[in-house]
Amino acid sequence: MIEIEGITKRYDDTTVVDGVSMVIEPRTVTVVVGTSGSGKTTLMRMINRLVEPTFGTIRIDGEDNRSMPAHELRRRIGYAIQGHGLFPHRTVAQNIATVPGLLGWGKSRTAAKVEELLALFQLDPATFADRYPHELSGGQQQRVGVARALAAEPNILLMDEPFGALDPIIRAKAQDDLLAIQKHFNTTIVLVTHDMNEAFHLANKIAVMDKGSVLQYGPPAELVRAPANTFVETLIGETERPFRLLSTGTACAAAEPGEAEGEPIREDLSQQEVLAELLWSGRRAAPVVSAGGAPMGRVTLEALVKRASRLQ
Ligand SMILES: Nc1ncnc2c1ncn2[C@@H]1O[C@H](COP(=O)(O)OP(=O)(O)OP(=O)(O)O)[C@@H](O)[C@H]1O
Repeated sequence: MIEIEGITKRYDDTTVVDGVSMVIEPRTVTVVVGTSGSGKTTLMRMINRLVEPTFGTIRIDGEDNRSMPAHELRRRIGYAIQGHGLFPHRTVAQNIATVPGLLGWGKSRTAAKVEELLALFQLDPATFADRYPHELSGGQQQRVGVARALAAEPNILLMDEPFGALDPIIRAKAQDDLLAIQKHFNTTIVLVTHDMNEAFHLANKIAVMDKGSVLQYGPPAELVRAPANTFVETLIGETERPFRLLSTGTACAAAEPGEAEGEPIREDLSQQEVLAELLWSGRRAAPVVSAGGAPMGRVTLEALVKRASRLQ
């Protein structure tokens, strides 16, 4: 758990983060969104003390984050940034092994971890371990950047626009990989993004920042149904609201007993994807199946219309 209490950062007379308090639950994904210059990166960097606060306290699992030297704290917290920040003169394997090396892990433990992460990120170790960053595509570099941040098995992973530079297809894949990895390692993730679709796709909770303050912090559906003010409302987008609500639920949650014609849809699709599929295939309902193909009832257009409404 990360407890942020009355945290403020000033540069001379300018307050860039202003008395922010929030609690980030373990094993969740918290996404920080907001206008450019609103203090998102500064807030996040105070968690691993790349920036020292002017006032306030941050506790990690009950312990003040100033109770240990900053460099030790940073080895315990993964950090991945846009442009990935890989060391250009080190191979992929050496990049991933950076923090385990600093922590004095043995050779075989480190090598096993590097292999595991490369496999997890679908980078064949035989092909990629000995390559240098410039021999990889942008998407591959980005995956190595996240793998490196996860190498020492941190409980916490901070990510600053990690997918910003990726094309939409690789980006969607990277987001899904991240969710799978988060479940695999039970990591607590704090991620900064400008992309509201990304925020709704990834977040258990979203924090909206403006001018150094957190205006609202809550589950995505709550931000849509009960925005704290017009700023939050505008950021979510009036015409997007019903679709954003649907993007927070799965086909499984909208399924009801009964049958339907045509190609089945998987239970883990978002309700927004199901709506798109129903509209595109001209159906009023579709059968739902589990990942293993077992029937799980159906989802109807009518049920989705209800779920997309603020009256729900
Ligand atoms: N070292 C610094 N010295 C002075 N001002 C700074 C420093 N670092 C950041 N700032 C200012 O603090 C404000 C918040 O910056 P921050 O990078 O946290 O915003 P952000 O919300 O992450 O922005 P963006 O979305 O554009 O990345 C900005 O106005 C920035 O110019």
